[in-house]
Amino acid sequence: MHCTRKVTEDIIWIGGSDRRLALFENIFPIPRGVSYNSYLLKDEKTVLLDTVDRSIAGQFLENLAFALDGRNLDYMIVNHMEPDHCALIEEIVRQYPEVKVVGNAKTFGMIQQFYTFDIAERSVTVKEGETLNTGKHTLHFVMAPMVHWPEVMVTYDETDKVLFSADAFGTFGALNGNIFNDEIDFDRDWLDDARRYYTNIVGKYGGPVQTTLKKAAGLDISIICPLHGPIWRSNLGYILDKYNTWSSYEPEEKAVMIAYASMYGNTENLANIFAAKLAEAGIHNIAVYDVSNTHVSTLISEAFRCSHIVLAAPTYNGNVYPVMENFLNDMKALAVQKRTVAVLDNGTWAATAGKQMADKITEMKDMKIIEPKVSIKSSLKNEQLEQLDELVAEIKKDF
Ligand SMILES: Cc1cc2nc3c(=O)[nH]c(=O)nc-3n(C[C@H](O)[C@H](O)[C@H](O)COP(=O)(O)O)c2cc1C
Repeated sequence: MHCTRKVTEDIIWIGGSDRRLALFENIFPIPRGVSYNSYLLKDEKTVLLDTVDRSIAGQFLENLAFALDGRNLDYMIVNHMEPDHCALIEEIVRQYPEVKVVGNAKTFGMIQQFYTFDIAERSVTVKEGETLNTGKHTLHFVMAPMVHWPEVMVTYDETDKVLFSADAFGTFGALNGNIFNDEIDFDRDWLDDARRYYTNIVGKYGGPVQTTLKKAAGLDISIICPLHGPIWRSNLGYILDKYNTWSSYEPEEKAVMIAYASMYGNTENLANIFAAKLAEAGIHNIAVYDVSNTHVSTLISEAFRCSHIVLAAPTYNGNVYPVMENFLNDMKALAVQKRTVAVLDNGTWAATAGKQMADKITEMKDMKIIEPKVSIKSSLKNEQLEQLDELVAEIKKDF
């Protein structure tokens, strides 16, 4: 049975949600599931905007047939060639053999890599700024390379002022009947997932996202239709502002993230005492994480949110404790920058983790390491409390 919703008089949401998948991209836990959005524009011509993941193929094909209501499918626009959106394009060509496929030169290269059907006879290649008229609607194509993949483009419907934004403005989380931002409490229920999605999936590509935001600023947009998560039809400034902050790597909040690693509890104790001292100094936006028990995608998301990051880790066979090292490598890979960082370490015979963590941080852009670097020997002793107070005072200056 179909399950669709109207977005505008002529645009229908024909996507669906997967609540069974444990790991998105086989990496990221998605306890709230994920939606794969797809849209059908019904004008003099009919236009499908992206397909969905194979996992919801049955629902999607039924939705499409219902939405078409006996009409043929004239065009399929491929904004993004990642398989969670393009998995069904070959099936669409099989079921609607007259369909023309709209994409850019890179799209068609990827279609040939992923599939074997003959694309040449049905391809419509578009470039930046080109348009497709479908009757009442004019669709305007805007290239958005590296807003995840190199072939990504977004499609703007000049008539309904709708931006089909590909992965941009997407989020983890299944849609629960309510598919519009004004039907949910996004800030309360979705923001953490949206941030975790953006920072881990697109976080590395802040520059291309900024370029696309500048292009989008030149369009009169009333509705944003992303490929994952809720559709934005009010308060667009909220999500545009979040994207601007994240893609420029500015901290979203004045907050302290304490990420600690610990085997036997001594570094954990150091981190807890440090958090309590921050609180006593009047700093209340503090989040403490055990890196061994927190998925690295959440740590990354928090690193993008918080202005200050405190790293505390033991030395492990002459290196940084491996789970902390993994977090630091991910921070670098995802271009975390512009943060104030404090480093605490622990070692029983030769503590090297502090220096190694500081060296890694120095490899990242615009990171400020504050002093003193506190190094404990096995466990925290009274004599070192003063050093912690100095570090707290340094952080307090920024609050
Ligand atoms: C497998 C292993 C390797 C370690 N390697 C080092 C090391 O290279 N240098 C050092 O000073 N301490 C080393 N330690 C000691 C720990 O860093 C130290 O005991 C620390 O206090 C543990 O902190 P925790 O109580 O938070 O787990 C090692 C400990 C373990 C279990």
